[in-house]
Amino acid sequence: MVADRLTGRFITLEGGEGVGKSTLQMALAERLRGMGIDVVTTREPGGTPLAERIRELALRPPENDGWSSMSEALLMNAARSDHLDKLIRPALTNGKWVISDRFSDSTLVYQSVKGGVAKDILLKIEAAVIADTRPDLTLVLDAPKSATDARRTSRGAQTDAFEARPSTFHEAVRSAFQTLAQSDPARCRLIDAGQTAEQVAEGAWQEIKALLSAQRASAP
Ligand SMILES: Nc1ncnc2c1ncn2[C@@H]1O[C@H](COP(=O)(O)OP(=O)(O)OP(=O)(O)O)[C@@H](O)[C@H]1O
Ligand SMILES: Cc1cn([C@H]2C[C@H](O)[C@@H](COP(=O)(O)O)O2)c(=O)[nH]c1=O
Repeated sequence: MVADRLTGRFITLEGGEGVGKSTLQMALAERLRGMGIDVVTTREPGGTPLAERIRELALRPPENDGWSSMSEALLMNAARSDHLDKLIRPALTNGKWVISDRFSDSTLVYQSVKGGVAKDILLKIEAAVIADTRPDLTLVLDAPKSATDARRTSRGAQTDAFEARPSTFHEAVRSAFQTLAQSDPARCRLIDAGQTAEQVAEGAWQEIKALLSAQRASAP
């Protein structure tokens, strides 16, 4: 990130469905706001009116039809480009912290698993779309399928086209997120999301505190 242009901090939350991203997002925003930090919470796909329209298109195709992985990758990136231009970059430029429930790692994982789009193609599209607006910290939430199945059932969420995919798909997604977190230790932290929501928030908070300390240490 270019410090003199983008002064806020950009945190992304990643992981499979029902792992606890939105719950953690709310907890972290509350703690940061308690410290007087201006926080914007958002999500992908979505976050702007146009990107939310793309979310509906991508997640809820007609019952007898569906998108290819390449179409999904392009839809997600079109939504992301609008999200970056209209919400994320302006917020960071104004010194706000942005916490996004999913970002580009979700495309790398979901649109490449199970014979999807080749990683090198996804990385080229990613580079063109996000340029230097890369997350300062990515918390990758990881929990066994038994835990996330139970949470999704208790939440009573409507099933979208992604949630409805077979369990082998969700297991491949979990494994791809684990690999991704391990491959970029400078940016990513794998968080044990099988713990209670309070324990998850506390573990994540320790990572944010490290980010805050680094920020103070580099301040003029
Ligand atoms: N650590 C936790 N332990 C138990 N239940 C949890 C925990 N974290 C979240 N939950 C519950 O699990 C459900 C799913 O959580 P949440 O909506 O935060 O997940 P998510 O990752 O944002 O899901 P999605 O990807 O589908 O949007 C909610 O009912 C939430 O209250
Ligand atoms: C950003 C992004 C998301 N997805 C998928 C992953 C999820 O199944 C849905 C989003 O639903 P959630 O309830 O907000 O988790 O979209 C994807 O396939 N690619 C992406 O880039």
